Amino acid sequence: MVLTVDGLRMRYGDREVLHDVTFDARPGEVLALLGPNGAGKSTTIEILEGFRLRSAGHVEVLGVDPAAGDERWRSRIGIVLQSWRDHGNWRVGELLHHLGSYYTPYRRAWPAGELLDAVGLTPCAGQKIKTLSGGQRRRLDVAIGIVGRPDVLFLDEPTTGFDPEARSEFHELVRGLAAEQGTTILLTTHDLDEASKLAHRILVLAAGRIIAAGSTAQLTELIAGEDEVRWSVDGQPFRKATADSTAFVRELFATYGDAVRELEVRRASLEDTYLTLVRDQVSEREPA
Ligand SMILES: Nc1ncnc2c1ncn2[C@@H]1O[C@H](COP(=O)(O)OP(=O)(O)OP(=O)(O)O)[C@@H](O)[C@H]1O
Repeated sequence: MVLTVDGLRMRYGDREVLHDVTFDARPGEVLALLGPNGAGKSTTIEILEGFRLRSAGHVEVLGVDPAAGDERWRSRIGIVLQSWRDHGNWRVGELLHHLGSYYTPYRRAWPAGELLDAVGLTPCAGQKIKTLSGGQRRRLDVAIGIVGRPDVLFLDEPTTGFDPEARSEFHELVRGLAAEQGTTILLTTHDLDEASKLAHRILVLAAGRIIAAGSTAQLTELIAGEDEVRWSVDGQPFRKATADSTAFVRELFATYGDAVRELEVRRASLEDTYLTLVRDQVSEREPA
């Protein structure tokens, strides 16, 4: 396993924000840690990056406890933080070339030109960082994260501020890293759509607990909600939530025949059921 997390707990003061978080990741797997604000996503990823000391539990990244990782271990890990600052006067291509040189003792870094191409920043190579747009800046963040050709890449909310086109290009880049370079990727997101497009496996984190995990198809099956059927009879509207809309509609026609009008069946989307699941979990844990 590339990542092993078993019984992870985190406490800030007397507040426990992670309760018994357990998961693992295989080489080349893309995992999405999906959850609402405050669920504990950043805390989890920061513990795995070695930036935060956990309160309890067992954690290994590439077979090493992140709290004790040395330089060689760190050279195998790529990190894209939620926000990153560096000198605005540095030029994009030069910065990547320079950062790549830090990896020389350990591994062959990505040549700046190829890397710029991979993240779609070739036209900006000679530009100063302060002149980049928000989306270009985020692509540079990703380039900085992967310059050392990491075996594991951590991405904390990587597509915040991206327009739809940049987002879709970024998704292609991430999929390519996993498929072609065998990079294991753990990303955090609020966005179910992003998680289902990108990840082989989604871990739903709410109020510090993993409340569901699986591929998009498995999650859909696991947390499939009820369909909504709407219709009217003699101008009066009706609405019914049902797990078996086909049987319900058959019954409806058997009873009312042609008097059934304005029939509409809406399947519960994964988004609907995800939101219900998270809402239930959060309200259960909150003091009244
Ligand atoms: N340094 C800290 N000291 C105290 N509490 C903290 C600290 N960092 C985070 N928390 C609390 O821990 C909980 C989890 O925060 P975390 O940032 O991990 O959530 P998140 O899922 O990444 O949220 P977001 O999507 O908003 O980034 C929150 O309730 C937050 O207020």
